Amino acid sequence: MVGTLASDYPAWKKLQEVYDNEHKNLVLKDLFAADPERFAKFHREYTASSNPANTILLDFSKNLITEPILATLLQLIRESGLEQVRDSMFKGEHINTSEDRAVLHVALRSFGELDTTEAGVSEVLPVLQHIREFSDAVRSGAWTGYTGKPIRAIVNIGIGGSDLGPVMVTEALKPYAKRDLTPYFVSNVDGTHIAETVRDLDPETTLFIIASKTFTTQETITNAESARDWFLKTAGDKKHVAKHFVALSTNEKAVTAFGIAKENMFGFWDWVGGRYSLWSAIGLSIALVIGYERFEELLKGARDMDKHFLETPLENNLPVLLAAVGLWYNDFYGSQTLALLPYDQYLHKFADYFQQGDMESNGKFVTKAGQRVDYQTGPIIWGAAGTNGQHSFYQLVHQGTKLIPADFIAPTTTHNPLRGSLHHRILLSNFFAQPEALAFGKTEEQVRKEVGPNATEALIKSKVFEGNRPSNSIIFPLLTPSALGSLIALYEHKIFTQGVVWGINSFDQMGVELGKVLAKNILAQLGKPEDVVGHDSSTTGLIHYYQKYRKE
Ligand SMILES: O=P(O)(O)OC[C@H]1O[C@H](O)[C@@H](O)[C@@H](O)[C@@H]1O
Repeated sequence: MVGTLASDYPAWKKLQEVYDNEHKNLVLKDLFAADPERFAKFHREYTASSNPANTILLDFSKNLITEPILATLLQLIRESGLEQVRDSMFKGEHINTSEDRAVLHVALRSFGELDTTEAGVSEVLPVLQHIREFSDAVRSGAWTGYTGKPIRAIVNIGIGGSDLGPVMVTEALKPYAKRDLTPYFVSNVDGTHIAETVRDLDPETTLFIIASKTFTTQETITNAESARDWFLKTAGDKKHVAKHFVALSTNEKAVTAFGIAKENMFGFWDWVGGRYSLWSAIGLSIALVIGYERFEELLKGARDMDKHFLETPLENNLPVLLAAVGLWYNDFYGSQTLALLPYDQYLHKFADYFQQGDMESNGKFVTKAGQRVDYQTGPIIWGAAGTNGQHSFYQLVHQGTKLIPADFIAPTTTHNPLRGSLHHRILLSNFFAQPEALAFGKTEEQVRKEVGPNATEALIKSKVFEGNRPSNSIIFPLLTPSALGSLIALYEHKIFTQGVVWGINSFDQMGVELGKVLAKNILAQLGKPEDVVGHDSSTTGLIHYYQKYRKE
């Protein structure tokens, strides 16, 4: 409820008590030994309502919870008013209070079924139709560049929410990609990014997609101007820009001022947050790469998870369950991070994507009512595709001093069944083994047996795995567009649920503003040392060093 700190809810106080009194006794090995039904009790299977082939199994039995603890976590979520706020979101009420906006990314994938009067929602289907026509034309070769050649490269220029979603999804759905249409993504304002990207591209067959909700983002506009310069160096005449530049934006005025024709603009609305925008026109590069029909399957997979989130009792609601166990570690065990560990190379950008998705949404210390929270909010999100992480940072996850909850994610079937799926069996044996090793570890007694009588005490100690390290396992049949849509929406709603409990606004991003303002001021002072005024000695010293050694 707005105006209530999470720590004031009765269930929060109860959880604190339970943690203080019981957490030392919450030992996974014992919990499993005591209850042969533990997996049965702590897993749920989701089936997408419009696609029975799209199922997801969430196994949360390897968490430091009991049935009463789970019930109390769900009670906390209930007391926070999750169900009411969720319903308000789906109705289009302005739950983004600081910006007085609706939060309706769910409308982008509802195919006209959402009951809301919010302006713009009725334009969702026409924009999808525009995406369909344009992507069909480019893919079929009907849309050509200024010399009549078909498009072979698309370069999405955008940053943050206008980059990370399309990057993650085009990587994840590569098996469905049109192989003679290659996507590139330019985000960083570092000139290296655009320079290295266009170096080997042919202006006659390259399409630039300028993706920016506001169309004022410094990085994106600077990169877009440089791309236009590069293109015009070959094309010459400005009229050719129309065939090679399209825009995805809410800001028509700025788009046309840039020189992009109105009919080549794909619109969206202020109720689409950047980090929730891959379902909107921002997904154009996805539709170009995998085709419009597949893009629609992605949206429908998300729509099915929306329905699940909306209609399923909290006890069986996947996003809510993920949120519940996450709250337990974040707010009572004091864990700082959550590792996202997909055992699927196609999902190698998944953690990067949800770094913005989660950290920009829930990295807030003030509630919607303006109070300073007295508890931890959003976790630090990080991770890498398995098995690479195992040979890098898992040492610390297994034997370090920090509690690192982790989500293991994998498909049962691979798109690349090399050598009779040998690779995939090896991959999945690791997907099964790592959570097992984390949970159950290896005792000193086991180590002693293995190393024999001559081993030193120090060696024995170094080989012990304490275990009791929690994780979720998420497994589904195949990484299809529909499965990916459901998986992304699962995490979106988990983030939403946690934000509601913490009482924060998950849909603004005030924290990105200050740095932008300071950089603008500094940019104007970079010319001469005497212009560098108004800073602390450290910032001044750094800028002076730059001015001394730079070469233009
Ligand atoms: O699409 P735009 O307007 O260029 O914004 C790009 C990004 O800018 C900022 O970092 C934030 O507001 C992000 O949420 C956003 O995704």
